[in-house]
Amino acid sequence: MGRSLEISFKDVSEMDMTVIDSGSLRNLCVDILIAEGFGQDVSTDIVDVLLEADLRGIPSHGVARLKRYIDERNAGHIKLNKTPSIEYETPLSAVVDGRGGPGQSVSKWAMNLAIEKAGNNLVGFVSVRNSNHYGITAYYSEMALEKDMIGIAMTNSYPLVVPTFGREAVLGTNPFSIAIPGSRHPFILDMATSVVTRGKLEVYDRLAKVIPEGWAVDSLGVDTNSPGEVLANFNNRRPGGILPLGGSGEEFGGHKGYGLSLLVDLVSAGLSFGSWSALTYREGVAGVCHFFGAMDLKLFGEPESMKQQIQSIIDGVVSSEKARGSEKIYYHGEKEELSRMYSLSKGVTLDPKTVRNLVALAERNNLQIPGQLLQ
Ligand SMILES: NC(=O)c1ccc[n+]([C@@H]2O[C@H](COP(=O)([O-])OP(=O)(O)OC[C@H]3O[C@@H](n4cnc5c(N)ncnc54)[C@H](O)[C@@H]3O)[C@@H](O)[C@H]2O)c1
Ligand SMILES: O=C(O)C[C@H](O)C(=O)O
Repeated sequence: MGRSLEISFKDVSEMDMTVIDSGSLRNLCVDILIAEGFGQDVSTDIVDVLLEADLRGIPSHGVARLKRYIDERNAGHIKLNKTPSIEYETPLSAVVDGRGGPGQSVSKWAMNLAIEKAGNNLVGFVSVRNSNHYGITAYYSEMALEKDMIGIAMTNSYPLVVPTFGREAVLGTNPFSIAIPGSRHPFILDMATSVVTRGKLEVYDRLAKVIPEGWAVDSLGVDTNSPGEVLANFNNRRPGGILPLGGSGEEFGGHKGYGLSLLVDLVSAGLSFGSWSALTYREGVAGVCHFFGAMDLKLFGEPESMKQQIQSIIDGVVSSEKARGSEKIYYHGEKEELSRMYSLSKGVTLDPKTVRNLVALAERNNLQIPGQLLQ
């Protein structure tokens, strides 16, 4: 069972939720973007990443955000028919200008460049400026796994996170992902450097749920239970925002989450000479920055035995003693894998507002609506 069902949707009765097979959902979303003028390749790139999020039980970054990309194209942030360009290059590295292209297309291209460089020289690192929101980070880090490489991906974002002791959101939710191949399964850490993502606030808002204290602060820097208030403050560029991983102040390590978030901005925007989070989405330019890396296991020895060594470490951790009341210790990436298998066989679960929004997009483009969305 995926996280979407366990966590985000737990207070909604199953009667309210819609389940749709992933193939029909994919076709509908691609058709909507094509009808909205995105072109076949870009539409496929965007929907692939969104649908992967829903399949993995990450509704915060799934097809509920289809309209966001249409709006960002209409606002001039996402520029179509622009291809990324290499602005600086060494055999091991490159600085890429995304030229305002869709984040998903730019990022696949840039991660492939990092993997190609690692194929030639064992490591490859690519920083990207002037791109757009790219969705879930593990989509890109995982691309390295099939070549027996460690994949690294990170991005900055719209300013959403207040630094420790601050009340102005100047940092992004700035996620990073590291994917390391193992002999049976990989380790895939993919995490925002904030307590939660804006997408999770959007899920709570769609479901009309309050958020727990410790997630976000209002414009005075005080805890709030209202996701709608925090989201409105973002849209109006008022103070307030999401707390860094570890929460408010220093007691539970908020200063470490703040450091991780700043680190992601320094690597993504610093190494690409691009916009740091606070300067993104201004004057018709999104300016989002990413960083991608690939490291061949051959850097350190024979890959097959190294994957066994990595597996034995993960196995050692997850087979350790469980806390009272707990039956299982997960490895990173396991819940997403379980959710993916479940969703591929049973279908993707969508909340009522997401269904209404997809139906509206289909109707305005005179597209046929799958029966599963009309029940
Ligand atoms: N593009 C952007 O600007 C942006 C910004 C922020 C986040 N995101 C994406 O949002 C998604 C969600 O981020 P998040 O921080 O909410 O993730 P999360 O908190 O749900 O999961 C973080 C990591 O913890 C692992 N995990 C979860 N429960 C676990 C457990 N009990 N034991 C061991 N591992 C466990 C997951 O496999 C994952 O690797 C990510 O894909 C991220 O890349 C994107
Ligand atoms: O919403 C964003 O712009 C960033 C990220 O996807 C998030 O949900 O925090």
